[in-house]
Amino acid sequence: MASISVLARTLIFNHSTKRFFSPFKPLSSPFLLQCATKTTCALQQSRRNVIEILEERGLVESITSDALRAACSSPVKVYCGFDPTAESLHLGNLLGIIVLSWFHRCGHSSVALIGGATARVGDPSGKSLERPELDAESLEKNTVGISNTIERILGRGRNPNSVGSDLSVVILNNYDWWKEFSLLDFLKRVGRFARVGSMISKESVRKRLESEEGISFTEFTYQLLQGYDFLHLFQNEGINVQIGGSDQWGNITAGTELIRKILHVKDAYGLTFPLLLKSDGTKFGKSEDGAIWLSPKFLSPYKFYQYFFSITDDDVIRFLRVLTFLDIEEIVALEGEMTKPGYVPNTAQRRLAEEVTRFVHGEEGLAEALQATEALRPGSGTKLDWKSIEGIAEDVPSCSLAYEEVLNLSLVDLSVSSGLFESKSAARRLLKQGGLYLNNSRVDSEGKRIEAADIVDGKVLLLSAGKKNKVLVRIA
Ligand SMILES: Nc1ncnc2c1ncn2[C@@H]1O[C@H](COP(=O)(O)OP(=O)(O)OP(=O)(O)O)[C@@H](O)[C@H]1O
Repeated sequence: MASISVLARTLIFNHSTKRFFSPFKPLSSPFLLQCATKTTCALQQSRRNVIEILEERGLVESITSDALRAACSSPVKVYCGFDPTAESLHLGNLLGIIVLSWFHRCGHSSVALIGGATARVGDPSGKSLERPELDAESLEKNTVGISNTIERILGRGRNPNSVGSDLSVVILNNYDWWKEFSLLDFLKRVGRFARVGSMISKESVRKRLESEEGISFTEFTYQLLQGYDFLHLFQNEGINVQIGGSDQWGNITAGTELIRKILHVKDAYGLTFPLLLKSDGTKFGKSEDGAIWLSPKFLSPYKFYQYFFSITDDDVIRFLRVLTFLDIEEIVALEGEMTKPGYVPNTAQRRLAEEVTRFVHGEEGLAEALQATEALRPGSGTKLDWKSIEGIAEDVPSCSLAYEEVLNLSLVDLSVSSGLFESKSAARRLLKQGGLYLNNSRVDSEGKRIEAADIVDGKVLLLSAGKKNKVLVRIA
């Protein structure tokens, strides 16, 4: 068990020093100089009130008090929590990371909290059933995975030679303060101040109480754990703002209520942002099929890029506002372009895909995605390699054939036995029209037979009928 907290501490001290715990320092000038050259000028942004920016982009659902606006005219410390219930974060979680980043860009300090303790309890918010218990090994693996992702995304662009003040994020783990908290201490220090009436009225609890299954005492207490986290962070780290998706409202206000009752102060604030929904109204999450994972281990940068590239025209502007840091004027201009004659289809989608992929996977990830996109474009003539083909392997139908079966087989026969065409005549027809590709190169000769050199890295061939239909032939 101890290893989780050790790991979180290691992450903190790897890129911060004890100076992190000293009072907030404004961003150092190297940061401002570095960012002044970027599209979204950090210097300009840092002068604006972060709440105003978030509202303009549709990233504010509710705030606990209007006084938060005035509070944000001086540096604040903000945190967002993530329970390690999967090895990777997903697109829905990216909103929390983006809001943390906006705070940082505006001169505030950001903290990502890994819920090593809360994941053992299970947040009932938005869940119709009790969450399954996670074993220690999975929790540890998930903690490492999520911490790495946050560190990779928010740690990028930081000046590697400086310590403390220009960190874009610090990662903490709530298991550090919960692991030694006894039940008696909890009842005395927290439970005594929590009103059951208020706890029951939270939407997450009310909904579950109305359900057939009800809610366990364990999940019922979740809001107090998250509430106490806020109090602990307020007292010990000077964190005065908590953010989360709108499903976190009850847990966040549990924190501000506890702080008010126990510490008798009102200057702790909460902010929620709207949940990112698909066009069918369902939430992006890890529980849904086909989650958009942020870790390249679960979704390649190529597929991540392609997801945004394929967003519908109806959704693209909304996504540009919430998922990118592009100037709002640029987004409005793009929206205007979309309705004009001469607009090149997918221009807005390309911009969205580039910006989000760069933020999540860095310049190298974006370069990898663009390279694979180009390489896998039929007719590009780019020499294919195994890595690019791997990037699309899951999205493309495939079949396995023995090397001896494939070698010397006519391309027309192979396109039928691989399932690309139903008949040889259909294959021949497209070939004559110039629409049949082997490894992205157009094939003109009906007599073309497969040679050893056509088998990419001795493992695979890619057949394409036109731009969209592809089949992977794997060598068994
Ligand atoms: N679709 C979404 N849009 C915006 N925020 C989201 C979305 N999904 C999750 N979040 C936010 O991410 C943070 C972490 O949430 P959490 O760990 O519960 O993720 P989750 O995917 O919703 O979990 P689960 O799928 O198990 O319900 C919370 O602040 C939550 O509100």
